[in-house]
Amino acid sequence: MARRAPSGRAPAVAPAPSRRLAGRVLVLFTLSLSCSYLCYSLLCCCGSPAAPRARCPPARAAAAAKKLLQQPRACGRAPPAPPAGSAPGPARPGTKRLPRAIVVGVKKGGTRAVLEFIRVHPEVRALGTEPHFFDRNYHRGLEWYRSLMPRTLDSQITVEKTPSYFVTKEAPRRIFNMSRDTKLIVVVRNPVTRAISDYTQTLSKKPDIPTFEGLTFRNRSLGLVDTSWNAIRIGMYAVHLQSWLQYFPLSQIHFVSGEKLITDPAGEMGKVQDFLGIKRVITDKHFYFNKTKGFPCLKKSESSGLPRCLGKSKGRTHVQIDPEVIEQLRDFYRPYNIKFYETVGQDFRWE
Ligand SMILES: Nc1ncnc2c1ncn2[C@@H]1O[C@H](COP(=O)(O)OS(=O)(=O)O)[C@@H](OP(=O)(O)O)[C@H]1O
Repeated sequence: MARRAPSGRAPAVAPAPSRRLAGRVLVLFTLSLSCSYLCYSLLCCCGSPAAPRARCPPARAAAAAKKLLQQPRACGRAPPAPPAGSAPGPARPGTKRLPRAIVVGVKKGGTRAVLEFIRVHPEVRALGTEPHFFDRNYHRGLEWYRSLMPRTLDSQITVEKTPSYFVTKEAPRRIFNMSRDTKLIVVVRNPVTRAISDYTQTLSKKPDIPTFEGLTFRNRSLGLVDTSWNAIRIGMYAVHLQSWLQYFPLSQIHFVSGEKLITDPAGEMGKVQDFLGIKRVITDKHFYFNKTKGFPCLKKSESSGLPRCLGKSKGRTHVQIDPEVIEQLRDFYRPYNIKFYETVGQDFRWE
């Protein structure tokens, strides 16, 4: 006989099997609610904090989902610094390696042209942006530097370019400490033209700066050049080269003529390929002269396979400079140039 409660009413607690069932239903309901909320948050909110809390349109949800797949990151936290130059996309084969060759300078020498031309070679993979590791970002460590690099196969060479390395005192030692076998490429150009190019670039960003003449001299009538002005200092190639020669033999440094790079890109790139120990694949066939640009351009770029000239910041019309100032600067640079030719055993004919 079933026992009744003392009051005579049905027992206050339900029998055990139905209690378990109710519990399970509740847990399942809570779980499905949490899942829906999680999916909603991931698709609509994580990608953009400003996203409205309304339902996501399907296209937007799909785009957000795609973005999430490409750039996994935690909600509410700042994204990690994107590896410069590496586009998101399907994983490429190979390994991220530290560069075996670096275009270390010089600013406005033609470094972008060398990088864009050499990366057409199937045995070369280049970092598109300037990582500035050995000057500004050294504190981030070699693993950070490596993470920026494109993936390479065993047979391929990783290359990067940062023109400011050439005038960075610590750069030779730091590169040597990374690998004493690093091959160095320096694109040099008539230091007077280089200075004007440098100034033209700065002026395009800061139109209020003093005149070129004003910045060049400490005392114009005495012909005293201001060697503390970067645009002037960078062109004293012989001085900067000494720091590199304390760590690297001359045979490990290749000098590209910025002038010949324009008149004979295939010839200069042929020598770069020899220096890197790779087959001469980049030849005359890779270039055409673009009359509008006024420079040689690639018939097929590495990225798109389409004809490509360098951007607007390459090949600007230079600021007109008083010919007398140019003459004074030629005189100033002459001894440095001569010393430089003697040291590298190459005459760049900047007279
Ligand atoms: N093929 C081709 N197309 C365009 N420009 C070319 C090319 N080859 C060399 N150059 C010269 O490269 C100069 C810019 O040098 P950099 O690339 O080293 O500049 S930067 O330091 O990276 O800003 C740039 O200097 P400016 O002419 O003074 O702008 C060019 O003269």
